[in-house]
Amino acid sequence: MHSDLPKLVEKYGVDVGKDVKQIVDAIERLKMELNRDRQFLLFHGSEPDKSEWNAFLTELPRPKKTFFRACWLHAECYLYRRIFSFFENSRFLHNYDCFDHLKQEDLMISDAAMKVLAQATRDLPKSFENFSKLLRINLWGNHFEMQLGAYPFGAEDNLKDINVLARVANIDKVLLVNDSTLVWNCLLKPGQNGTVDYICDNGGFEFFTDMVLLEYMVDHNLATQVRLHVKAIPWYISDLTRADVEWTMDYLVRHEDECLSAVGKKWARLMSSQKIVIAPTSYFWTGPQPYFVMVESDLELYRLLTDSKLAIFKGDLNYRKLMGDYIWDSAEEFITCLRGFRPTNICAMRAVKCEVVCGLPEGMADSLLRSDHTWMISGSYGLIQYTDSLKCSCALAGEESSDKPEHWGALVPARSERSSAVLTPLL
Ligand SMILES: O=P(O)(O)OC[C@H]1O[C@](O)(CO)[C@@H](O)[C@@H]1O
Repeated sequence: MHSDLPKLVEKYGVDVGKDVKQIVDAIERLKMELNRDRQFLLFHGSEPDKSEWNAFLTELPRPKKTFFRACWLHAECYLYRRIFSFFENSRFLHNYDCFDHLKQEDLMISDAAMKVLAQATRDLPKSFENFSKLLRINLWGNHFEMQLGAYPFGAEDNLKDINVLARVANIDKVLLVNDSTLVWNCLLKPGQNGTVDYICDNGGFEFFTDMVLLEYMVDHNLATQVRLHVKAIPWYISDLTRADVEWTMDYLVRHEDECLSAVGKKWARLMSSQKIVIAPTSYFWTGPQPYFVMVESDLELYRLLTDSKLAIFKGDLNYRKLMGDYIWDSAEEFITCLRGFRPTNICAMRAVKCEVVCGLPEGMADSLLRSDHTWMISGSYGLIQYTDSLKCSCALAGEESSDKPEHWGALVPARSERSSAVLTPLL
């Protein structure tokens, strides 16, 4: 903020200096509260979601209301919520995202990887193989998150070949569960509504990989429309907001590289023609609650999701909230851990960064631990998990039916691949 001050003064006048001082002081106080394990405070300013947050904080049992005693998810969400409240309650800086330059730098240092991805994915034919590669590229985009997007590419790389993408995303790293075929079959199922909800995670390079996948889905009628769910406020440093989406489009459209600029223009068109839209803002995504309470907590959002054929939840934080942040038995079924949260068919894609996991073959977690004690936090292992909202396995590939639409021919045998061997990640 101090380094931004001259720019801020230019924009708002010298009085903005008072805002900056107050915010920096408030952050210092917050650090002190954290260091001394103080009780969480209620919100009293102009935060639009303050009544939900205050109700949540009030209901927390007293011993679970301080930074070190609360569960990690609550403490972390509360921390980011407090940080933004300092801006919201300032005179000039209520829209200021103090993390935006990090997200922007992450995209800018990923130019080489973006160029390769862009070139290799133009006019990619519709096939399960290509779709599955894009899913994995997208998944590993979650591993790299911030500041790691710079990949070296040699002149010998054929940038038009999708296999070069293995270099970008290291797609052969260990996928512990791969339900890609179930996701593909879900997208091919006929139905009146072909909308897909995409619950985004990080901005920067990860969002670029999201868009490559989503573009492929709308181009090939795997989705008639995609709704992006972004964060209402700056969140967990790198999470995507509406302003980040706009900045990314603008950056790409103006890019000096012809291919990237064409990609930016195409994505801007997909957005203006409503093929890809930003869903209405919901503060539920920046609340502390697990997703199984969504139906009580944000019925409107829940209803919106019921209207789509698939909701894809990206990243570790979304996964934790899907699981209620419980340490489940790692062999427990995905659908069980959702605890009744089934607005629609659900896919979770995530690099494993914390101890919350389910759906693994019996014994796998133990053998992973023996071979790599960091497996749950390194982000080097991934999951693509899927469940039908009704868990109905009816009418998938191989079944006889006289009235199958033509494109059902493209269905692939439904299976969930679970790694049987414990492999060492390639990183
Ligand atoms: O960007 P992602 O994949 O949601 O990761 C965020 C996660 O990473 C951590 O910061 C570290 O594991 C968690 O707090 C959080 O759940």
